[in-house]
Amino acid sequence: MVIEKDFKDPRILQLKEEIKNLKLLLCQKETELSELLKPVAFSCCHGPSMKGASKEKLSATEISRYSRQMLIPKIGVKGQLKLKNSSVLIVGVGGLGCPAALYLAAAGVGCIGLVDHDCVEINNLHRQVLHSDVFLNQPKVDSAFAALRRLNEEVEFRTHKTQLSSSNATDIISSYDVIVDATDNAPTRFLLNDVCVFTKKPLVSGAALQTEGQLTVYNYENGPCYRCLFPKPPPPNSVKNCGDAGVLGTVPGVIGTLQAMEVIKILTENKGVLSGRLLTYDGLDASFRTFKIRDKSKTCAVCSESPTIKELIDYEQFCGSAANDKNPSINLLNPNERIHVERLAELLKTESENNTFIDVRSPEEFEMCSISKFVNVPINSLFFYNTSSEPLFTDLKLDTEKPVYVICRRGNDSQRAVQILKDLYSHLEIKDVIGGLHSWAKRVDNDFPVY
Ligand SMILES: Nc1ncnc2c1ncn2[C@@H]1O[C@H](COP(=O)(O)OP(=O)(O)OP(=O)(O)O)[C@@H](O)[C@H]1O
Ligand SMILES: [Zn+2]
Repeated sequence: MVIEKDFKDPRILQLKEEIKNLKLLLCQKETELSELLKPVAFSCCHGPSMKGASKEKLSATEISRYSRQMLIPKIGVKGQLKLKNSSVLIVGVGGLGCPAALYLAAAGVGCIGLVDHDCVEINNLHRQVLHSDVFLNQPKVDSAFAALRRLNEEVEFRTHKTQLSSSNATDIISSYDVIVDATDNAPTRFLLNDVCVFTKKPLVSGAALQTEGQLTVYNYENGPCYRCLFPKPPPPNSVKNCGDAGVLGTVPGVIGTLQAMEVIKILTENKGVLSGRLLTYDGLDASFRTFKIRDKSKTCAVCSESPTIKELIDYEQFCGSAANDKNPSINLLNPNERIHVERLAELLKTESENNTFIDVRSPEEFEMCSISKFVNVPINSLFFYNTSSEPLFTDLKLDTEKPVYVICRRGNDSQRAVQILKDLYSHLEIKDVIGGLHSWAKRVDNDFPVY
């Protein structure tokens, strides 16, 4: 017989808290120790990152440590020394940045900078492999630093706990040799591109979503930059992110690791850098493809001979979207077309039979968690009905006289759905639930899963 443990037992909770604090203290002590062990001041990056170690030679320990990769003729002692004397900036310590940083630190890159403004969330842990439970709600750069330092104390790590923006990007980026774009939004991609063009740095760019990923290197040895390929930003909110579309952890694992590979090839001056080519990876199909992409554009706004953009601009304005807004909320409805979650709770308790409750999330999300009495009508199917003018409720056998309440994950799609439904069913009272299931979990049912 399996005896269920009571995970809310105060002794268990207290011990868990104590262990978490001890682990954090251990990290703090390890940081202090590594600072004391390496007392020589250094100024990142460009070479002097070895805290007093020789730049020209490898120590016996370094030879042992990196021997397996130094045995490769295209790396050798020369290549290892190049890595040791190099610096790499990883922008975004998420799904791509974690594996990229891990392999670059393991490979012995002399100085690694990490930029991220965000903190570790539980839904990061399935793919952001440097972070762990103990660092939940702690800055990602601190969590990554602790994990990387344990892996390789010889590397100098620099943490930039900030959002990269037009005002700080040039300062941060100019002291590194190669830049890794491991971010997830259009404004930051354009910013990184432009700053790399202006400061003449290669930009190793990756992306991963669901079960597919892609990779290329911009601004390398006269190759194209991001703007040569994408002169205009994508329509606002058209770029799907992992939080909405999902991602299998192994996919950014593959792409981030390939980003590290490109960095190593650039730093060791090896051939075959993925410039002017795009590599795509389809995880389900187990296929890699490499395509030639366009050459540097003669009319590129930043990298051509007569650029029209010569300094950093406001990239959020340019793209019409924010670089760090995880829950951008829209406001499409009048207050009388909306209810709060507390009112929804009352309706569900006392008048559930007299109302219709619709959840417009995808079937996958609905299966993960839902409020009882809600039926699933994914918003995509509403778009379909909207254009096909088929009656919506036939399959659902809903009583179309009853008021309808619409919910989604965060309260945006529910508003869009209300607008569509009102076009189709103008006689019905149709309202959305403000803040969606996130608000429900916060204000009504704290045990409801948040994702
Ligand atoms: N301008 C920026 N400056 C610093 N860090 C950035 C910037 N833009 C994005 N990032 C970081 O890049 C990382 C991208 O990671 P990832 O794509 O795995 O998604 P996430 O934001 O961590 O999670 P999810 O999309 O699932 O909510 C994030 O940690 C994010 O904070
Ligand atoms: Zn260009």
